[in-house]
Amino acid sequence: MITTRNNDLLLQNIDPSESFPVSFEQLEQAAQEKMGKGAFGYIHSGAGREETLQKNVSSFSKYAIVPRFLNDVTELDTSVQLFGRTYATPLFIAPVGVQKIAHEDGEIATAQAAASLGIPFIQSTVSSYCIEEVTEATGNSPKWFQLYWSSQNEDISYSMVQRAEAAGYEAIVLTVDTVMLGWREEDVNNQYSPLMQGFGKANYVNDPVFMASLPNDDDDSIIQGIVDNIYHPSLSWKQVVELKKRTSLPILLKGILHPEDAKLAIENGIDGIIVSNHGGRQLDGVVASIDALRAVVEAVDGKIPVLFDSGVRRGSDVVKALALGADAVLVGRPFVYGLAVGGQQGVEKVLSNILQEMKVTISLSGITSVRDLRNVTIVKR
Ligand SMILES: Cc1cc2nc3c(=O)[nH]c(=O)nc-3n(C[C@H](O)[C@H](O)[C@H](O)COP(=O)(O)O)c2cc1C
Ligand SMILES: O=C(O)C(=O)c1ccccc1
Repeated sequence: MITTRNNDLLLQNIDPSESFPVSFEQLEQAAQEKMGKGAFGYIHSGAGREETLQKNVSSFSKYAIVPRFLNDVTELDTSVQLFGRTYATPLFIAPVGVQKIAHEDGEIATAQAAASLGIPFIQSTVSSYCIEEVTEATGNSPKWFQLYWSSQNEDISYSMVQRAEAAGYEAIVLTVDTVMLGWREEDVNNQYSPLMQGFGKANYVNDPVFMASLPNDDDDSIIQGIVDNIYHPSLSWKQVVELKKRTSLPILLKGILHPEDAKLAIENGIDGIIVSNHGGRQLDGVVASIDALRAVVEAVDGKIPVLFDSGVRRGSDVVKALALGADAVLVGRPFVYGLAVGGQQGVEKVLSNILQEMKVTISLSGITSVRDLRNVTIVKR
């Protein structure tokens, strides 16, 4: 149990010297002003007609909290238990690759900000700094590793997982919805690919198995090697089962939307799932992530943890997802914009605002722990 005594979090934030954008819209605008067109377009846009991108956010408004009053809410326990560990908050940093396109300090700044707030950091395969650099910068703060399967040479996947395990990472997140990149028109318009520019190569150039697989080690061969491996349409349950055998870390599948896939994950010995549609960046026209959550939670029936992302913009979104049955929630674009606007401090500001609104929302709903959020009444219109 990690209990903090509540105080008036709003008044604590009324400070005449503060000028950091507080709403998501202001934050996005400030990030746009800081970034080049290609980089901003890459982060902000979605696939296809961007139906899913928009629905991810707007669908949260369909769910409403029905609060209870006259409970003593002086104290609040924000901790969650996952895979036998206690995490200080139910908020996680979503795996986001190529963070140098937002800020030179990239994942180092984000991971340090997360560590300072006790928020677990999930590092992407295509990060701009490698596993070992992030570890050196953040010591033993909680970290998970997100794996993009390497199709041409599966030993690259096992090697990266082994490096994460050696560095003390606590879980592996296998992303299953990105066997190829989604159809993203803004990137075509801007002729922009951070992968082709080498922003996502750190984990690859520091991997002995990957480097040994190349014909030679010039930059073009490296980029070509990454592009060839990251395209992995053949990924199936067979590789998932094999991966499970190769590591002692818990494995989560990220990108599950269908209750039947959730059941298959359990049958195949998977330790957790993340309900996500990749922030509307992959398949367009799919169900909003928050609308998929309840059915998946019901199918899983408490057997493994269910995490959630896509469309979370503020603390009350976190609370709604937790009340609908998620065990923890990943924040994506908001922290990336914080990084673009203010580096490590910017990420800290964004995360701290989300955490504070989350706390206020839980307490004003009438309960005293994240665990009890399940009992909060949610109505859908
Ligand atoms: C710029 C960018 C890069 C991303 N890179 C990855 C990645 O490398 N691996 C991954 O599993 N998900 C990646 N995602 C998806 C996020 O983990 C998360 O699912 C998504 O951002 C949630 O949507 P939201 O940010 O709109 O809330 C990326 C998202 C963005 C915006
Ligand atoms: O853009 C993404 O959503 C993503 O997952 C990714 C994939 C390859 C390189 C960088 C990011």
